[in-house]
Amino acid sequence: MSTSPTPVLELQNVAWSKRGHTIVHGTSLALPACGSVAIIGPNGAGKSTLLSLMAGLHKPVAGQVLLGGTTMQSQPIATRAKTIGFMPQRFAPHWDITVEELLAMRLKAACLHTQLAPQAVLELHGMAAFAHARWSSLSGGEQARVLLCTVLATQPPVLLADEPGAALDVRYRLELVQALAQRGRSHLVVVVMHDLDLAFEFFDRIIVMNQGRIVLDGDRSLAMSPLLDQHFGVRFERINVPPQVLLKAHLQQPAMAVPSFESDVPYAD
Ligand SMILES: Nc1ncnc2c1ncn2[C@@H]1O[C@H](COP(=O)(O)OP(=O)(O)OP(=O)(O)O)[C@@H](O)[C@H]1O
Repeated sequence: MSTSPTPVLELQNVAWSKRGHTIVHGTSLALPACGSVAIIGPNGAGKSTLLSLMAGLHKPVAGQVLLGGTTMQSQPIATRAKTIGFMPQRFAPHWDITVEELLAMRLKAACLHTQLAPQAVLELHGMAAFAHARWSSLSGGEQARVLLCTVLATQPPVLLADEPGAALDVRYRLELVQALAQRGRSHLVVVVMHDLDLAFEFFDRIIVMNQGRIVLDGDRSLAMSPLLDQHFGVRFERINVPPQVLLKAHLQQPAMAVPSFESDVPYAD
């Protein structure tokens, strides 16, 4: 990771709550201009909320988010759109537009529509065949790939992605994670993800969230920390596959009862 004196993105004691319920407790974090960061943690830990705060999509109830040393809220939307590429966990356009139209809208939002043609961007990302496809006609994995392509189209210095690989098959997920980690060598890339092995294999920095707080923050050696088991509520078996340690999770308590379907359900012949 770079040791840039001014972080490109900084959270200073940022908190967020909804209807009196605190979802992210006072959190401070400094992210340099370069590096790949994975945010992991159990369901409901506050990972997506933290990412939305970083993207300026949620206004903190306390503290502040700085983008390039200036408060996020004081920066024009166009500046934010140019600086931050945000890939949400779920996305559905208001109208069933085509991939090309979606891309044109993204380029326009970042004021880059005069410089880049949507078709050229799609070709660059190997997605030209989808140009005229309507959003609703795409599979979940295709939607994720198109979305990432629209986000990367503007070459944002900061890329924030919320579970971008969730709907992808094993090959595309690996390609995507590798591409994001590679991008982290020259830009800031922050990815919320559930695949711990991919996070520890490819990312420079791993941030673990639990109950609205950052509870661990370090490099891939965190895979060995017994605190990881505690925060995920499982026992991890560590399988040494040099240079990596793979994590195989075991339930600490008897597994949840699953209804049995054998017995008395009559099958019609
Ligand atoms: N707009 C909201 N209104 C009320 N509660 C919310 C809102 N957004 C998030 N929450 C709650 O805050 C908690 C954290 O949500 P968040 O989506 O940030 O978790 P997460 O770590 O990303 O979870 P997951 O891994 O399941 O995606 C959850 O309990 C969620 O229900």
